[in-house]
Amino acid sequence: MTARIIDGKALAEQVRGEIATRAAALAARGEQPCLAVLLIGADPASAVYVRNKVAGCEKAGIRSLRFDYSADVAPDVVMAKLAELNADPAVHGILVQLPLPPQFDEAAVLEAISVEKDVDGFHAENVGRLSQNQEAFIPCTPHGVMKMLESTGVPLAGAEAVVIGRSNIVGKPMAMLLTNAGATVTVCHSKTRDLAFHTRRADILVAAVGKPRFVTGAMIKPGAVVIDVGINRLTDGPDAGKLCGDVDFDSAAQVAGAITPVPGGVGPMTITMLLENTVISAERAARRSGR
Ligand SMILES: NC(=O)C1=CN([C@@H]2O[C@H](COP(=O)(O)OP(=O)(O)OC[C@H]3O[C@@H](n4cnc5c(N)ncnc54)[C@H](OP(=O)(O)O)[C@@H]3O)[C@@H](O)[C@H]2O)C=CC1
Ligand SMILES: Nc1nc(=O)c2c([nH]1)NC[C@@H]1CN(c3ccc(C(=O)N[C@@H](CCC(=O)O)C(=O)O)cc3)C=[N+]21
Ligand SMILES: [Mg+2]
Repeated sequence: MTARIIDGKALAEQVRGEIATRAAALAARGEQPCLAVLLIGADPASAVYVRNKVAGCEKAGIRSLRFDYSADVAPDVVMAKLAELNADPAVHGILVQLPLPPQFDEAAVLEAISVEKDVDGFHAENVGRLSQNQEAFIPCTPHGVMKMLESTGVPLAGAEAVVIGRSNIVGKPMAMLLTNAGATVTVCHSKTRDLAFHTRRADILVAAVGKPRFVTGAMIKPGAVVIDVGINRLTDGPDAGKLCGDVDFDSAAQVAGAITPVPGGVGPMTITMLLENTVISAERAARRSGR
């Protein structure tokens, strides 16, 4: 058996077309969607993601503002910029690229972003709303995964879903979205005693571990839908310099029913959901001001 490949790039392209139409309609009503992105420090991977986000905005007709700070910037400087962006009616979305240097209190930074402009969905109030299944900004990576699952037609209600990873930005919101969709969800992490016991029962398996090729075909139930969130740059071996996921694609594709590639899987969908959240925020702003 060879798995069907879930083409995140193609799906992202399709959804971005609809987003561009909505952005153009907003601009015509005098509410051009605008995303502000703050990058602190010079991590090369973060710089690539931020560049992809800004480029995605441009192609969709969303204005972007980019603010770069050195790794040793004083937190007060960033907090003052956030206050300014919160108060600026031309700005609809604010994103502070994670991770942050050690002098920052990550939770305090995320709380300092206005709930209405928190297009990452990381503010405690948006996290709480998601957990109560209320309208919220949904975190982009797990939201993109849900769109990819929907594109496969796999039934979510009653499915056994296993998420590997319990981070605030991927694993936990992923588990919440799958729970809200009616799956029976198991969350695994580094303390899980017998990981393969859990993963082999999964109709839907989401890997967000941060370890290259960690999930192998032997850990997968035949026919399962496998979503690979991981982005790892290989440092040695024959593929040094290349990107790979948390799933060992070659062995997994022999067993799974459908699988996402890396690159070209979850990454492009993450950015697409960020663009969508920015447009949603601008639509709400236009409605509030009667435009
Ligand atoms: N495609 C995209 O758009 C995005 C991709 N990513 C990528 O996804 C991956 C995960 O990101 P993120 O959630 O931020 O990572 P974190 O490092 O924050 O979380 C990793 C999780 O994996 C768990 N874990 C680590 N080792 C094991 C193990 N041996 N067995 C089981 N579980 C384990 C950890 O457990 P514990 O909690 O116990 O430490 C933790 O919960 C990374 O590769 C990242 O680059 C992230 C965001 C977006
Ligand atoms: N506040 C915040 N919000 C985030 O959404 C956020 C973050 N911080 N910190 C880091 C993670 C990671 N992340 C990715 C986004 C795009 C790709 C992406 O475009 N991936 C391409 C390849 C990129 C490459 O070539 O390196 C792909 O998979 O095809 C990957 C990863 C967002 N994150
Ligand atoms: Mg993390």
